[in-house]
Amino acid sequence: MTERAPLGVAVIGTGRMGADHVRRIHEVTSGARVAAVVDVDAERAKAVAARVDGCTAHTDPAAAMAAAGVDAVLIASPGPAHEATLLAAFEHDLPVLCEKPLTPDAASALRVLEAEQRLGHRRVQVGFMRRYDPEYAKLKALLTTGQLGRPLMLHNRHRNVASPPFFTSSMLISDSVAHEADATRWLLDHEITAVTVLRPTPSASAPDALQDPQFVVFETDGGALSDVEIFVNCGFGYQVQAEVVCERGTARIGDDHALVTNMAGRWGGTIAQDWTERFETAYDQEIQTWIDATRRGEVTGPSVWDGYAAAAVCEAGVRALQDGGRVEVALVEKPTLYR
Ligand SMILES: NC(=O)C1=CN([C@@H]2O[C@H](COP(=O)(O)OP(=O)(O)OC[C@H]3O[C@@H](n4cnc5c(N)ncnc54)[C@H](O)[C@@H]3O)[C@@H](O)[C@H]2O)C=CC1
Ligand SMILES: O=C1[C@@H](O)[C@H](O)[C@@H](O)[C@H](O)[C@H]1O
Repeated sequence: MTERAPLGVAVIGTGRMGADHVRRIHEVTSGARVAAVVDVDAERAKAVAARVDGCTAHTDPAAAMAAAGVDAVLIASPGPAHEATLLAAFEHDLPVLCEKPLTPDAASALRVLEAEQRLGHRRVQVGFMRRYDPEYAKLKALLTTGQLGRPLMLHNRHRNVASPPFFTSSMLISDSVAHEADATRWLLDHEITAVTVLRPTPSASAPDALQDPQFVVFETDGGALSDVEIFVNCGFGYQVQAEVVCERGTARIGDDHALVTNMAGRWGGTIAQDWTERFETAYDQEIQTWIDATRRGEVTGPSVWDGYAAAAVCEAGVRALQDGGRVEVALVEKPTLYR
């Protein structure tokens, strides 16, 4: 690839997120083109490829990685398929943006961590897009100044309108709270050391047998507590809010997305209905940053270590949900590559 040539990206998985990232790379961001798409559903891959001139459609990720014009990989298949695709990308030594979760459990995430270390250089950015959201970025910048003093507590709310039919009680943690596992580690610059999950009586709107909502408490190695209300059938909207309580003040995000109207004797606002709407700017920023860094030959953003740590926290959370009580998070020593 010459310095000016656009980055040729193979998008693996052309479902909801993958198709949206194809659109984003094709229409919104600059410096890259979608060279290939892959889906186990051949018709879906073909339909998405047809939206981009010169884009080829495949059913096998390895074939796409070997195709002419492919310089990098964006993984948007379901979490359990990520490990095999990441390891194939390492074999081709290709840069990767991997949607969250890195993998669904700590053991598979550790295998990816070990494989990247064998390569000897970072290749992967994990899709924890909240780090690119303007509100989260402002909160992080404020905390970094130290003006508010030491963070003591972080309160998070994560609400989805409705869960898909395949959603299980464990997925509230492994699929949804995975974002707060990363946001807590990143905002506070602490590792999470233990997880407790409390279970209110499920909402009447939750599908049968789904423990929804849940109240998750993280303890950190910096002595802070971070709690997460996860409620995936709240019915009214998509809401992600966070408030950090520090020694000398507090800071809150997630309230200013409303369009507030005064009309016909009433006032009120609108609430986003899903993540593609609430985090649109974050996804745009995430992908543009990845393209720019990759073209410079760099890897920035959430690392495989971050993906592994979040997977270990979620695994402890799922155990805490199933067995009750407090479950400690066991992490391997942080390798030099990620320090
Ligand atoms: N950052 C965020 O806010 C969000 C991230 N995600 C993540 O994005 C990823 C994809 O999620 P969705 O698009 O919602 O799922 P989806 O089910 O809509 O799409 C997944 C696609 O991958 C295909 N697929 C399955 N196995 C494959 C394989 N081995 N190789 C290639 N294609 C394969 C499926 O046929 C399907 O078309 C997941 O990791 C999910 O956790 C999802 C929603 C929001
Ligand atoms: O990543 C996401 C989904 O996979 C997850 O299921 C939702 O709960 C999150 O809000 C969304 O950002």
